[in-house]
Amino acid sequence: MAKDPVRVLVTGAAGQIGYALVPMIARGVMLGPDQPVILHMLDIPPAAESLNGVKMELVDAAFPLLKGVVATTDVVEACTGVNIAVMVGGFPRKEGMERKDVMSKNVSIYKSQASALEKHAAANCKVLVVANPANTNALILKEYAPSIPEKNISALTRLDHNRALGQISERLNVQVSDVKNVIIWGNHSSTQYPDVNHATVNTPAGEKPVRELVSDDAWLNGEFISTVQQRGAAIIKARKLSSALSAASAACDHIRDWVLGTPQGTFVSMGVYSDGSYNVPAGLIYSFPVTTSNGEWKIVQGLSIDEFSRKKLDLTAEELSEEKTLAYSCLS
Ligand SMILES: NC(=O)c1ccc[n+]([C@@H]2O[C@H](COP(=O)([O-])OP(=O)(O)OC[C@H]3O[C@@H](n4cnc5c(N)ncnc54)[C@H](O)[C@@H]3O)[C@@H](O)[C@H]2O)c1
Ligand SMILES: O=C(O)C[C@H](O)C(=O)O
Repeated sequence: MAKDPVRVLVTGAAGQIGYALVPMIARGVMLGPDQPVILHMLDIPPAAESLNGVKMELVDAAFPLLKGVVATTDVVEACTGVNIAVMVGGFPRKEGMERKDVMSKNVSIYKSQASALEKHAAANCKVLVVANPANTNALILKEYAPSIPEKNISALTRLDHNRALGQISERLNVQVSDVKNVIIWGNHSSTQYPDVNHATVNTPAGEKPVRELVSDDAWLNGEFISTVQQRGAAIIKARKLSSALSAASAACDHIRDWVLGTPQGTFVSMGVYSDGSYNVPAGLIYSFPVTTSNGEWKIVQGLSIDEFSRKKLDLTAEELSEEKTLAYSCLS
């Protein structure tokens, strides 16, 4: 029997991530090749015509899984009945800007959209915040939508996770699909900590630790970390636009794993509400290693944290606490 369609909201759908993301969703990349979808696309009035153009292209693409399109500038209409909300709407960083610079523009959007989601989304709607500052926007959304369970609100750090996998695969000249269990700790910003201490590579001789195979701690503790931390800025410098296809693909990976589960023995990185695990202050949206099953994520517990890592976990937590304070000052 055919499945009932799932309603997926994409805010900022007329933007560049939106343009890459909606066809992925309509093709089943996010929820699977047998899952029909109804797309809800929201943008602001100046982008209404362009949003309508995206809707026309979705019709023209004749996606078999796409059972309907709602394209609107009305936030209530956009949020009504949605099962999954991918929050991309906002202003991107331009060359030379730090993520903090986009804070004041974006947090107020998340405050107002929180209420619309809380009132009008389907029960148990899963929310992914992509727009920067992603962790702090997600926190504001959580705090202004108190009836949405905190387990249903997340921020995208899967792009950073995938970037880390990509760097290791290039360095070792192995398939990216053979590398797993890198971790992104903390903020989706240049203080994030890409950690390979628990990462492995599937080799013909079995699973081997990344650290052993790379055998160059100076690179792993230096250039590797800064390359992943600065990758967003490097893309902006090269394209004069921020990452879009990789961000859209990561958003699909994030939701797919959340809904359909992570493979046995594999963990992924998600920005989720801290419960104090690994001595990360509770009450921040912080990226942790997680496993997922039955539509729920769980922070991987018991991983060893050496002194080098500890400092990095704390540094990015400090930045998130500062961002939280700054966000509240922008809102008041
Ligand atoms: N977390 C991540 O890994 C990651 C990766 C890449 C980009 N980003 C962030 O994602 C966001 C979107 O990036 P983009 O390149 O698509 O930007 P973009 O400017 O191309 O698109 C953003 C869209 O949001 C719309 N928008 C603005 N305010 C809105 C509102 N109140 N409601 C609905 N829509 C609204 C704009 O009209 C625009 O169409 C940026 O904040 C960017 O920094 C995050
Ligand atoms: O870095 C940015 O501002 C864009 C995005 O967050 C990214 O990581 O590519």
